[in-house]
Amino acid sequence: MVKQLKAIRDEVVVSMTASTKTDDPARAFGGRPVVEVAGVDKVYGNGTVALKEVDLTVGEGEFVSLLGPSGCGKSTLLRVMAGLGEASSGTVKWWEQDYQVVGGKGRKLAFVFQNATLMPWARVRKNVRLPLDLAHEHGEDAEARIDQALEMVGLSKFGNAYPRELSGGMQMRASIARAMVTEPNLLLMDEPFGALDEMTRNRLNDDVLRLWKEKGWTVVFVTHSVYEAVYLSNRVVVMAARPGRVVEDVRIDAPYPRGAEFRVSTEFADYCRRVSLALEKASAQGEEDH
Ligand SMILES: Nc1ncnc2c1ncn2[C@@H]1O[C@H](COP(=O)(O)OP(=O)(O)OP(=O)(O)O)[C@@H](O)[C@H]1O
Repeated sequence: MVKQLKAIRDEVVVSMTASTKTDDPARAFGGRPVVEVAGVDKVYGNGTVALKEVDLTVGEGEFVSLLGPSGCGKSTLLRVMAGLGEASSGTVKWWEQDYQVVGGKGRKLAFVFQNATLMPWARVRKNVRLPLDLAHEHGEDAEARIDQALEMVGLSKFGNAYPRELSGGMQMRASIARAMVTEPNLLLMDEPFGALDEMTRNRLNDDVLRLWKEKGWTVVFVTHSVYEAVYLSNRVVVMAARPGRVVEDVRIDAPYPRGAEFRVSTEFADYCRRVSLALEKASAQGEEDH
């Protein structure tokens, strides 16, 4: 229970706020850097080198996916970007500043885990309210934000339900609503739809893209799926394992909004092929280096 509460708390909100080279893909998308990882290594206590010299800049308004073989450090990198796990060396900046000095309006971050990590004993509305309770935000404004978040994820009618009464997809929606009430600018999602069936996953992909556009989020999204990464992202960052590192940064230049037509287009197939090849290469590199 303590572990579960910790996971919920970790996810809920890390409220805070966070190289400007011209050939940087983040720059090309137009926004200023929201999170900048430079020369980051991460060595766990047991000696596992989870990340080695990782450089990654995500610009404002980008949708970046992290893709790579199991164990290549995607979650570790995301947690470092969330300030949930410290880098062993290198630097991380949020909105061009340190973790400590960021926070407040225009500089908030929220994290969504693979499992919805809802409190099973609390109704959906109470779950969604949790970050506001933790921030001691009450009153009409808070209630309005909860209403809006529930509406945006299509759960207006389920505020009084318990998580066990919802499908897996609806539970993920509740988890996204909980991240939304904090009005984040940077949303970090760790394989949020990995456990869902394809139809539900596709639908949630569309929901996230819609919200990304409406809310002006910057998103970093971990996935194992080439298709999901290509469908959602303007950049797919491919990582290799042992040690975890970035090996390719593929720009997906297809215009938004993307929908069913994009999924069946040759353009989509071409990007998927390209990313699959990069992934194969990354997997082979991990094996060789081991
Ligand atoms: N708390 C920890 N202590 C020690 N080693 C860890 C810890 N967390 C992760 N690792 C190791 O660090 C490496 C990277 O793990 P991480 O979970 O970041 O990879 P991943 O790419 O997200 O994997 P997956 O795709 O399977 O979720 C792995 O070898 C993993 O076993």
